[in-house]
Amino acid sequence: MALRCFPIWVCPQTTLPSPLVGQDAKRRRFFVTWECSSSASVRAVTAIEGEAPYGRELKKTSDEMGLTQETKSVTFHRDLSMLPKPLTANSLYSSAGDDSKMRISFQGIPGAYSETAALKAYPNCETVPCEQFETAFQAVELWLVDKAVLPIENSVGGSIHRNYDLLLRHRLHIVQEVQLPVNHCLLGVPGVRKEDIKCVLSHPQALDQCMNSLNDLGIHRVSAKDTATAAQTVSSSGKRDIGAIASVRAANIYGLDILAENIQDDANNVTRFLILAREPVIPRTDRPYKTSIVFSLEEGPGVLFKALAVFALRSINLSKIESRPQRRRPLRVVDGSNNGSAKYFDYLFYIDFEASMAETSAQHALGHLQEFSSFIRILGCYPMDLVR
Ligand SMILES: O=C(O)C(=O)C[C@]1(C(=O)O)C=C[C@@H](O)C=C1
Repeated sequence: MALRCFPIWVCPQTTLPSPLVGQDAKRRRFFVTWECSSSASVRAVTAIEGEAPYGRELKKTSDEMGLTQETKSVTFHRDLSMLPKPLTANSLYSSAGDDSKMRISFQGIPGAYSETAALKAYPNCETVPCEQFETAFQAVELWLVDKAVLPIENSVGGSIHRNYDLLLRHRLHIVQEVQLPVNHCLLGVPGVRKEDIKCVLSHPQALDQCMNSLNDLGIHRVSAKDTATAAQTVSSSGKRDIGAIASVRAANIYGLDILAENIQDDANNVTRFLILAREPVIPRTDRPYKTSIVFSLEEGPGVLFKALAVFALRSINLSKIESRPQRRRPLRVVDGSNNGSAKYFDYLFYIDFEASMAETSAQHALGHLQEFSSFIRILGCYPMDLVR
């Protein structure tokens, strides 16, 4: 058979490889159904890998598709089972609040706190592990998942700065916050005692949150990508002198013994996670809402004071302020005769305030802030999570 070129319509695969790594997120697998009318009419499904965004065409040759000499004609079908079904009157009611079809990406492997946060928000969701935070964001952008979960700050360790930068780099919206009490455990392979542990693996934030306990035990610390990966590493090493700091859930998943519970320095150790989606939620006023914004300020004395005053003047409570350098914009400040120097410390300010964008006071505050800011973006307006 002569080499022929076929256009293929790219559809998402129903199951994802896990964990989803950066390259896999770009390299999509898709299905194509074809019929050949030789002696008998045969219908086959072929899975082919390629790199083309969903909804676009990708060219494949007959060889690449594994078509044989006998193949007389080929008909491509879009796999209709993958298209969304029209809603029925019944499904409108039965699917309200049903999160079993929800797919949420998180950084880490099963048993990480980020996964627990996703399950707290959507108990029946399918969690999709990702190697990097960046991949968790891309998975939402590429429609591979519905939402992503991201740790943003901890009551002991403070802000997770890199994740603030990601919020700005990507165009996702914060649709929910989840406050998760984090009770760290010291885990070891079955049968070991706490005294046997000489070295402990965990996420750097988790190690920080347990600093005093680890100092008391005189244990050496080693960083891991996330707490669950630390547990998995200890489990597969089988070593009796290495422990992990992770959750009870991670202990169960990776078959480790819990040698000590609640070893964090502060009994009230809470991590705040954000849930991100492609579409924002419509702000309401029927319950307490929080709004997250990022902005930069014009040059001048007292501008930060003025920026904060727009909220104070309207009795709007600020729950968080964070500043991050504007990496892409070292500013050159010049006078009338073009003399000046580069200004490397130009900052972006991230603020969370306790009001909904549906309230006029919040709208006026942002209108006022615009008067002296060079850039403002609303990252999301979402219901507040009051820790239970
Ligand atoms: O390693 C994990 O399990 C995570 O989900 C990450 C993470 C973090 O980045 O802060 C989340 C919660 C805990 O504070 C410790 C670690």
